[in-house]
Amino acid sequence: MEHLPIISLSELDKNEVDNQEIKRLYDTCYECGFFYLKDHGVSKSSIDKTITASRNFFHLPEEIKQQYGHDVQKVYPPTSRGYVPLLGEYLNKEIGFDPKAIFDLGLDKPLSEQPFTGPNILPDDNIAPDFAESHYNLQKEIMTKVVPKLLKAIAISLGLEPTWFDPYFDDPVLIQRTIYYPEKSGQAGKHTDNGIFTVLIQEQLPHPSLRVYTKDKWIDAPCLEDTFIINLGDMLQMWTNGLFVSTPHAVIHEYPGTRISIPFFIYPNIDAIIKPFETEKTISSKEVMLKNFESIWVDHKGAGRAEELV
Ligand SMILES: O=C(O)CCC(=O)C(=O)O
Ligand SMILES: [Fe+2]
Repeated sequence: MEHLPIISLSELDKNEVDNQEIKRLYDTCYECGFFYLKDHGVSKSSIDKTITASRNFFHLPEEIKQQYGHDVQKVYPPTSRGYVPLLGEYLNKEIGFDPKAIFDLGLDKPLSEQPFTGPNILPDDNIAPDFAESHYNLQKEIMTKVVPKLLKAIAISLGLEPTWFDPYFDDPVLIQRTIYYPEKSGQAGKHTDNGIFTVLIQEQLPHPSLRVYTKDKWIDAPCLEDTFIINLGDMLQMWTNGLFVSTPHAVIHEYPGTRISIPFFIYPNIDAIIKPFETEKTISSKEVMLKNFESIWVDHKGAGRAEELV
């Protein structure tokens, strides 16, 4: 494979017997778990505004950004929300701390006993104009226009009822992230994503920075206009008992100019219990998430299946 496949969300969503795009989705999820999504219906202005507001935030003085750091978060674990400066996240021990800065948010909810659930602490417009509004607008579009349709298409591709995933996603967990790569920042560690799937918005730049490790070789995933990247995560790989794959990837940003990327990590309801196909096993989504966060932020063993990939 030289290039990642391009799949159309509007084609996936067509209610047809024998929908060929659904077949392509199945083949892609089975073979590499990484693809471009076009015809997604998310407005370009929502994306552009979020990228601009993010870049402006990351260019603020460090002492201002630190006011939104892990130590002021209300949600547990505090490492799931807020600002992280350069060299904060540890994805893979070959690289160590990644040369990128991060801002994480989620669905804004009242504080709860459950992990990964509660309010966001975001800079207001006086500090970072349009940061909160652009992020929430984009969040709404991704969570209403993209996620339900993809879940439905994945279910159909697996020969399940279109609504099969619905009970597991009526109150899903979202980690919405904005990443800032300084110019020529170098390499961020090879890892897999831990959730069900990731909707990744890459800033439209002339050079490829994202790389995908599939079939024993690296391929570039350059930005294609008006597309997102979708990559399957470990939880969907577990759920399908290895049928659909969660594929390692890394970022090498060697170019002049900064880079913004905006991944949405999609997880099921926090209390979801997953039963991998054709097994008697049960897996708690909450436990998988907590373990992954501990591995990244406490034990420094890396993200997703990073340890076994080294
Ligand atoms: O910045 C990117 O393009 C990818 C980031 C990524 O893989 C991640 O945050 O999990
Ligand atoms: Fe990733």
